[in-house]
Amino acid sequence: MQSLLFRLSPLPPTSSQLGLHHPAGRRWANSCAAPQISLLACPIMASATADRFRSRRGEPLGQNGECGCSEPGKSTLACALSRELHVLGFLSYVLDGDNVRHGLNKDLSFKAEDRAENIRRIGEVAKLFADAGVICIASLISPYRKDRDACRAMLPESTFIEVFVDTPLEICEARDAKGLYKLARAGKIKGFTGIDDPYEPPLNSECLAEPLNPQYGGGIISNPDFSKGTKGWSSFGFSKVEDRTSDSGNKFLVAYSRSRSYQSISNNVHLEKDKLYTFSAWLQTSEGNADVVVIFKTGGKFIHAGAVEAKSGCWSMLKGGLSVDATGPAKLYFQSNNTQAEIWVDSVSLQPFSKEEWRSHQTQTIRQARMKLVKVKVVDANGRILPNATISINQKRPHFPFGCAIPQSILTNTAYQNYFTSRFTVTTFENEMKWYSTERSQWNEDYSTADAMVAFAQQHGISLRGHNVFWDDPKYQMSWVASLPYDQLKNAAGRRLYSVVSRYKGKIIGWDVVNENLHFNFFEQRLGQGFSGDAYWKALQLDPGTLMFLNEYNTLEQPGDPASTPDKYLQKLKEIQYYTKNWEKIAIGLESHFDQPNIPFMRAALDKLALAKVPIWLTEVDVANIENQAGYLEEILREGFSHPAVQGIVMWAGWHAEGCNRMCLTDNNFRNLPTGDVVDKLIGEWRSEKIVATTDDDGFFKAHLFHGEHEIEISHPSANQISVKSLKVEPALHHESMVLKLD
Ligand SMILES: Nc1ncnc2c1ncn2[C@@H]1O[C@H](COP(=O)(O)OS(=O)(=O)O)[C@@H](OP(=O)(O)O)[C@H]1O
Ligand SMILES: Nc1ncnc2c1ncn2[C@@H]1O[C@H](COP(=O)(O)OP(=O)(O)O)[C@@H](O)[C@H]1O
Repeated sequence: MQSLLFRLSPLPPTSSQLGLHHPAGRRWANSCAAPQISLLACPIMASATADRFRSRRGEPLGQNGECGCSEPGKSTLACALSRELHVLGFLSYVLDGDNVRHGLNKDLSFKAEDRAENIRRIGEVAKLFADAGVICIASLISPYRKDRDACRAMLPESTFIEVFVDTPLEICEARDAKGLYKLARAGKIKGFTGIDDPYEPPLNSECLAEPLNPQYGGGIISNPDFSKGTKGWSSFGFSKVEDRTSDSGNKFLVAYSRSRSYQSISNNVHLEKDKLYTFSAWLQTSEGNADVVVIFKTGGKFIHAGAVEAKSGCWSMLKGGLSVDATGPAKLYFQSNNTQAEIWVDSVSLQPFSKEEWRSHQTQTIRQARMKLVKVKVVDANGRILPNATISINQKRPHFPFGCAIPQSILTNTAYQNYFTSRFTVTTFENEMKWYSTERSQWNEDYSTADAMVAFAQQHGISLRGHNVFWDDPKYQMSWVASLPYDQLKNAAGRRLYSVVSRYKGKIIGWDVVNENLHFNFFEQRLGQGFSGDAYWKALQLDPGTLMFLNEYNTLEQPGDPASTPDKYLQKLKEIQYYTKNWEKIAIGLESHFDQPNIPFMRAALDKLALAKVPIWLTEVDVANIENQAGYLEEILREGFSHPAVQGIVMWAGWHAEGCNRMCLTDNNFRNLPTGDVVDKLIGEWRSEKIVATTDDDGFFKAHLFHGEHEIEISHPSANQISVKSLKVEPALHHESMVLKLD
């Protein structure tokens, strides 16, 4: 993917700034090569500091995207670009949302579904222009990512360039040439983008012409924005270091003439044992792309605190964090295996939080994301309010799916069954659905164990994650699979997918479709790059109601693993979304096999992944059998549960008489180990305690309840019976109010 960007200046951008030259130096001679350009404009509330343009080109599976609000300068830029293209001899045409809405789209409003239709029609028109060999510049707000992505999917691969005109809302509002912001602020226009209707920035919006200011003013980093040149910073690994200044006057630091991965810049900091540190920095390379990791060297340890794929031409944000076992000095530096590239650094921040501050943030988000204020009004059989009625609320079942994997041993061990079913509401089978379990030899399918386990789960009302349709790791392929030639492997894989997904249709809440396809590529290598996308598409055709998960390790566990950084994960997710043309049902599975967890990094990674706005699950949580295993498990589960984007947690602690995988919750008599105690403590914390109270003078009673199923008993001195009602508290609305009749 090429990434281009340029600052808005009084002069229109040239076509070379836009990267519109044909790669071979020729002009577009036929329709296939004509790129479609959508100009998007939007204020990034609060975060943007200057007018910026950002363009993206040649996304792996091609499509059209747009963004923005009114007034940032889309039309101005579109016209300038069109003029420039004409001068250079290209045919182009501007489709401006504002104009098209007077003709072709005059029947459309600004409701979400009409905006989607507006963008779809303009995308179709752009496609026709592409057929005619004309560059189409679509200047639209297109505020929703989904609509932009759908449009991108419509167009031939790599012919779509998305330009994000990132002008702060204050500036758009100050311009207000049409007076619409004023009307929107006065409530006379409803659903105005940026005021009372959202704008969803592009997912890779971190790549900016200029970096944002350091978060938290840099925290404990001195000279975090290099406004004082190299002061406080030094070279690491004998790298050459100098400060440079951008055209707009922004100072940054550069490590150049690098010959070793670790040669970069460094800063000395003092880290405290009981603190959690969030880290961020903006990075750029002089050429190409480079995976850059930030490392803290302290007490002989090298702690990886986060990674990002830095690009040339724009700044990318690295977001991570760390905590340390011992108080003491540390040296932070950056590392990249791409030694050809200079590493450019700006806006560095390291902000400490106490454990109490961290926990209080979790408590706050749990209250917002997992609980609801429920207001109950009690009336008598004639509808008259009943003050002083006694209400007792008892939570019967939690809404948040929390569970654990099981192996087939559960089928024959009653003590295990009792232990499991009294605690958990969701499960995954360790191996029993995997291809190597259901078809050990070709053509001999045997689902008897998996079927029995499905029946067990259903009998106890336990939801089931399907694990997995395919596993991309070559070492887990059966020898008969590995030895099949192309055609036969293709057929066998097709049969496998059909067989297992259709067999359990409607019984599975989510499938891990191509497990670990960020780290491995057995099927892609043998059957072609489109394998994963195709598998997800087919799985969705067979079971459209089920979430189809990517499932990957190290995204939360290992900040230094470049294969599965949050950015790489989002890129893969996007590929699958484009391929399947489905933006709701492709979900994020994070295996979460931890050693000592890095909780601040975990939060930073979840924040990043949450931008995709799809369900995120922690799918296989465990902690290595190390000192403080239970304590680490508690930290991980708390962080997962308190993150609003996480929609379910499954642990990987299936019980085996001969010993568990990496983590057990109980001994062989199903008595809790310290890990099991943590689990029970949290299950208790994550559900509402029994509440008994009386209604006030107006017959009202209010309570903050966890999402889930509750039973309410109501009684009143004037009646001698007790009414029992059920109440489902669900996440959708912020408040719930209901009237209960004592009858
Ligand atoms: N509710 C509301 N929200 C946003 N914009 C509004 C609204 N009502 C009218 N307008 C004017 O319509 C222009 C945007 O039209 P688009 O077709 O680009 O919008 S969208 O892509 O369908 O969201 C946009 O013009 P531009 O300023 O040229 O972008 C607005 O002036
Ligand atoms: N770079 C710029 N600096 C200052 N004003 C600008 C710039 N670009 C556009 N404008 C002005 O802002 C207003 C809105 O620009 P326009 O291109 O119509 O925005 P949009 O199409 O995104 O709503 C116009 O008055 C235009 O002259």
